[in-house]
Amino acid sequence: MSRRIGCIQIVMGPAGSGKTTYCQAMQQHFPTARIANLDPAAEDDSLPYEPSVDVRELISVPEVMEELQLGPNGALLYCMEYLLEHLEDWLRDELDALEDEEGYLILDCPGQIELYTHVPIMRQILDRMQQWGYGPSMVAVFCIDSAFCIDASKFLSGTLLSLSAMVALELPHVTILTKCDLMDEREVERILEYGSAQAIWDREQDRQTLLRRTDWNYNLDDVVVVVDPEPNATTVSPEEKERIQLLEDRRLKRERLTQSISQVLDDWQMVSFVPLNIRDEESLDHVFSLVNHAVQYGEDLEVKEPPHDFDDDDDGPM
Ligand SMILES: Nc1nc2c(ncn2[C@@H]2O[C@H](COP(=O)(O)OP(=O)(O)OP(=O)(O)O)[C@@H](O)[C@H]2O)c(=O)[nH]1
Repeated sequence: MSRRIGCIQIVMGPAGSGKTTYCQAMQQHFPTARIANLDPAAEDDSLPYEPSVDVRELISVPEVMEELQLGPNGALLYCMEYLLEHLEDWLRDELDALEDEEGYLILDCPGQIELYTHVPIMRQILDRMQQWGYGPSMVAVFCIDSAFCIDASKFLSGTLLSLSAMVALELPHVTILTKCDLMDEREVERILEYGSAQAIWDREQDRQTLLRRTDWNYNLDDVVVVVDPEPNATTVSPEEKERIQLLEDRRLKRERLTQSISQVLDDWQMVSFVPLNIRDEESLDHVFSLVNHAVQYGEDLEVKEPPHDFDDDDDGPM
């Protein structure tokens, strides 16, 4: 089946995770690629690339904030809903103008995670693009800042973020560990060694970090034991005993929950991280090949060996 556009990367990820920088780096690596900016909040001078499609020509956050007296989040939601209302008479025309079955398009999307989860606006936009016939070319690229994964608890939450977008969008999905040029190579290797959530759980030190980090309300060390004033009769008041028991029950529940999440992530093998160092051509090429491979873009493109030794768990989009 012929494609309307050869490959469409949908670049997502939390605010500041490096989406825009990734889009620019991809375009530099593959100069015929065009970029569409779908972030109405992008500031005028903040885009390091020349967009071929720019949602800000339709509507932008600063103008909505000024005209409707909304805050930045409300204005962004308003803009995205406005975009939804104008998919047929704006986005469709813009994409049709780029139509080229060999062509390459990168969508730079907003970072607010709620647009992918409980206000599923991105899902609606992408569904419509599928109806227009772009489905076979679409691959989700989820960017996570490598500094966001440097310890076990962050690794787990980064994995869950990527997973929630994957489940919400139901597209071929590649998770990129961005800003690896800012990390010591050993640190990147350590993140990739985590590879499996269960492996983290199995390592005593990481398990302790996880449990401590999820201990959001209280700390067992803070529990005060009441000492009976009567000599030689150290007791805990019934209220304190009840409280300590409650804390212990919660701790055990939390421990079981964290372990179950780790187990599910591993059993399903849904998320694996691909490191990207934008200053390294080989690294860019590796990511480019993997993303293309997810939608079989370029028949003669082969997935290349990654430039470093940390390839055990990053060898395929899910
Ligand atoms: N050294 C380095 N800096 C990066 C990299 N990626 C992003 N940055 C920096 O991180 C900051 C945020 O990057 P952006 O590309 O704007 O991130 P974003 O996800 O598009 O941000 P939002 O549009 O606000 O959601 C900028 O200061 C970038 O210069 C990278 O790979 N290496």
